[in-house]
Amino acid sequence: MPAIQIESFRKSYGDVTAVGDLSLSVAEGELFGLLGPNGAGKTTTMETLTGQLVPDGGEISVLGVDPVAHPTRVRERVGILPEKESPPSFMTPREYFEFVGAVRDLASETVDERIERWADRLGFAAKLDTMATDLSRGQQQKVMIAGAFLHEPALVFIDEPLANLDPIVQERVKRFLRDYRDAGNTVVLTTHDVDVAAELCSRVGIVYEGGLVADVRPPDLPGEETLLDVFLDRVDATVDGVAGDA
Ligand SMILES: Nc1ncnc2c1ncn2[C@@H]1O[C@H](COP(=O)(O)OP(=O)(O)OP(=O)(O)O)[C@@H](O)[C@H]1O
Repeated sequence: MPAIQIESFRKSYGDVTAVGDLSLSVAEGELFGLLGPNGAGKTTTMETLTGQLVPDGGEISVLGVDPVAHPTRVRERVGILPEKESPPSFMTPREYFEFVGAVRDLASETVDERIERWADRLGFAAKLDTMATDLSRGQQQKVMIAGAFLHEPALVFIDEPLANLDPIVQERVKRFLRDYRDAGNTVVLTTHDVDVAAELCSRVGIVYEGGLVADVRPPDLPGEETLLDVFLDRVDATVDGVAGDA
C-alpha cells in the first residue's frame, strides 16, 4: 500500500484554481519532496492530505485512510509541521511537549524520554524550560519539529523544514529526517528551495500552476543534469518574472 495515493485531485478558492488535476503516489519509506514556486498549490495539497481542506474532486488515500471521510483518523496517524507555526508563547518547550503528548495520548514516561532525546538531537536541551517567547525563531522551529515527531508517526508532513535554521542545525535536521526515513517511515516535505529538495529527497514532485510537471529522482538524473535544470525547464517562465506570484 502506498503511503499516499492521489488521483485527479482538484481544489479551487472561488475562481482561483489552486490545484487543477493532480495525481501522485508516494511509497512507504520515501523522503518525498513537493517542490514548486510560490502559489504552485503545495500548501493546498498538504492541507487536503491532512484533512484540513475538502477537495472539489478526486480520490485521496493517506496511510490507507480517506482524509475527506475520516480527517481525524488521518490527523491521529500522521505528524504535521506547517510553515511559520510557533510553540505557544506562554509555554516552555517541555510544557508544550507534555501538551502534545497528552493530545497524542502518549504515556508521560514516553514523553519524558522523547523530550530528552529530541532536545539532545536537535540541540535545544538547555532551552527546555525557557518560555517560548524568549526563544529565537530557529529555536522555536526546532521545538516545532520535535513536536511533530513526538508520537513517532509513520508519515510526517513538514513544510519548509530548514527555514530560519543556521547551517549547523540544518545539517542536524537533514540527518534526522534521513534517519527517520531509514527507520522505515515516510517523510513528505514541501519546499520552494531546489537545493534542499535535491540534497534531501529521494524523489521530488515538481508542482506548477496546480499540476504535477515532473517526477524526478535527483540521484538518478543523467549526466550533468541537475534538479535546478529540470525545475527551470518545467517552470521556465519564472525566471522572466512571468510565472508564479512571488
Ligand atoms: N484561502 C485562499 N483563498 C483564495 N485563494 C487562495 C487561498 N489559499 C491559497 N490560494 C491561492 O491558491 C493558489 C495556491 O496556493 P498555495 O498556498 O497552495 O500555494 P503554495 O505552493 O503553497 O505557495 P507558497 O510556496 O507561496 O506557500 C495561489 O494562487 C493562492 O493565491
